[in-house]
Amino acid sequence: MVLNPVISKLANKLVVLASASPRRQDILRNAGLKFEVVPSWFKETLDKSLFKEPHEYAVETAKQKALEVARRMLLKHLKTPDIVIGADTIVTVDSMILEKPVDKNDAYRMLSSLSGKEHSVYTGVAIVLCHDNENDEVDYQLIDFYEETKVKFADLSESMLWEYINSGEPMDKAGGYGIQALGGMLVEYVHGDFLNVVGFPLNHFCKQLDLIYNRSTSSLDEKSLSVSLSENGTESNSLSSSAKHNLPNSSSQTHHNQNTLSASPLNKVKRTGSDREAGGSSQVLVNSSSEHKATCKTTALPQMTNRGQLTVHADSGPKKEDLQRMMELMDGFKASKALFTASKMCVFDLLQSRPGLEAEQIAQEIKASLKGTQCLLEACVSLGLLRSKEQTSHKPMYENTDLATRFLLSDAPFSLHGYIQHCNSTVWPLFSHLESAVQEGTNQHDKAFGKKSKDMFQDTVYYDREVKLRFMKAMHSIAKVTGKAVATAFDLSSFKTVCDIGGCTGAMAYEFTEAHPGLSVTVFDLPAVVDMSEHFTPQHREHRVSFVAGDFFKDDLPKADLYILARILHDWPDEKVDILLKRISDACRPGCAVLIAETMLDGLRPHSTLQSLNMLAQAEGKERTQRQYVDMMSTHGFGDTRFVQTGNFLDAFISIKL
Ligand SMILES: Cc1cn([C@@H]2O[C@H](COP(=O)(O)OP(=O)(O)OP(=O)(O)O)[C@@H](O)[C@H]2O)c(=O)[nH]c1=O
Repeated sequence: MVLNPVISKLANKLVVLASASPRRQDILRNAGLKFEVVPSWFKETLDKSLFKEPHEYAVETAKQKALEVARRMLLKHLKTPDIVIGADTIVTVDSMILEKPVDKNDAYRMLSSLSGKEHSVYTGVAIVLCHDNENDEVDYQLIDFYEETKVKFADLSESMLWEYINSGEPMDKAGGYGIQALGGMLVEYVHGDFLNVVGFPLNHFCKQLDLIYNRSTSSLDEKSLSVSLSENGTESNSLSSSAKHNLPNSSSQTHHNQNTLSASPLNKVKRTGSDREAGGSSQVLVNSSSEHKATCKTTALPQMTNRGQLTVHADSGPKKEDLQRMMELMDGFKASKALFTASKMCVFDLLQSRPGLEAEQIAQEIKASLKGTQCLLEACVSLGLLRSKEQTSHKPMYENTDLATRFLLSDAPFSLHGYIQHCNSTVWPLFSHLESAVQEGTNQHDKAFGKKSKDMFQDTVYYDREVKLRFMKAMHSIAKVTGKAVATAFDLSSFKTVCDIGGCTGAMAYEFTEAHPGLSVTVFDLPAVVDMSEHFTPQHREHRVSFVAGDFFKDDLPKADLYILARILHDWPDEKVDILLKRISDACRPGCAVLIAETMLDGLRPHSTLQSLNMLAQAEGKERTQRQYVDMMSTHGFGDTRFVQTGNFLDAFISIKL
């Protein structure tokens, strides 16, 4: 049922929500809107001091989120959405802008600053309308607005604050609270639109749609202003101004803006560097038609033809940024192999214990040629893994960068050493047969290692102690790096017993028990794995983790309230995923849940798409989209699904047995 007739205007359009926020998705889905979710990669790092008012910051961030997705869809997906919606929610108190807390202490800082006070919640919304123009290009119109809601918190005691923080709820929410859930208990009153606090001002949005689609169609048909994003003519991007609508008088809490990123001829755009990054940033001096002027980052939208081709001017040669991007892509495998080699030869461990060694000394220690070592060290410096310092002797000495110290030492808490060794010894040979993998649609263990993979893990990994240990170390390192983000993605306070299916060394399980004092976790994995799990038991941790050996396709699953499937489903084809989910569903009572941690294919981020190729070459599965997981889960009686893009390697997704 569609209550609001404007929502139905979008029924046959490709509507894209540029947001990973599950609350925004719920609000719009509940309103009857059909849309695709393409989370924005825009990093929320605009300089707040450049904005006179906090809502200007929220609106600008919303615009950048939406524009980044519009641009990416044209470039990568080669499809033109009709409308892209971006939003950004902030909380303001005592002239501070509060976004999502980075950790528990940050959440404490935020919540204690809100205690006993009234604060404002602003959600900035940007609507990007995409139109094909008569020159076979895409024009954009940008409409933005914001909504303010005032919220007053009760006085919060220390114990209440910490209990709330430890529930995990604050972590992905602006201001560190969720008014729609436990956070509602902290609230004395709300003045204004409640959904605006939750993350999306639905009422104001519908009013805007009404203006766009019902009242001002003629003004939208006005010829759009286009602006060249480069003054030297090397690139002509089309960014049209939005048409002028006659909007009703705003209430004190409801505000709209048009053309804040107007394409007025006064816009000055200077390209600065490559547009390869998510933001594809160009410096834009925004000459706004509304209250503020600000220098901010925006995305240069490419001019596309309807066939998805970039328009290239006849007289312009290849652009420097494009060539650089191509070079980076072609060199990608060399960079990976340089990293794998330096890691395998223990260069980073060596330089950690003896920083400042010269190439000759390093060559001796790693038992390698001087020439080869010099080349490898220089490559590592250029890749940001090592730093070199000139000495008076002109012989450089080397030390680890912070990146190497954090991730490349074999004993660092977030060491990726184990995973890198697996990439080097297993993934690399498999990828050298990628062409066959693509042609045949199957893994390449046979060609790469002479191993038939009838019983996949047994035949390709667990047949040999050394290979098994390497694989377990790889899984262990990834689980340690991703575990906390997955464990704290959702409020798990209603669960007591967890079963981590295929939980390998227990690294993820330990993160769950650490983050949730009330949980105990059973790791369920093959006997060959459980046999060796004690090698990975962490010291100095309270252990509420136990191990049960079994095959999750055959044996009884341990009873639990919550089942974790972290990097499991991507190993298997749909038929096998179906068997496993049916077995889990049979073991679940209503109210039990499944937490899936995978990299979701939505937004076609390179990490996810390449990981999908990896699954093709290495296993029997693939990565999947949120929608595919939602559909699979609902087939097995699960619903009320929430999704969190953790910003880590894995996204998380929880579904409740109905
Ligand atoms: C105050 C409040 C906020 N939120 C959530 O806080 C996030 C804000 O962050 P954002 O940067 O605007 O969005 P995001 O989650 O990072 O998603 P994206 O749009 O992809 O940037 C959004 O989720 C909102 O629902 C609640 O769920 N309840 C509340 O009471």
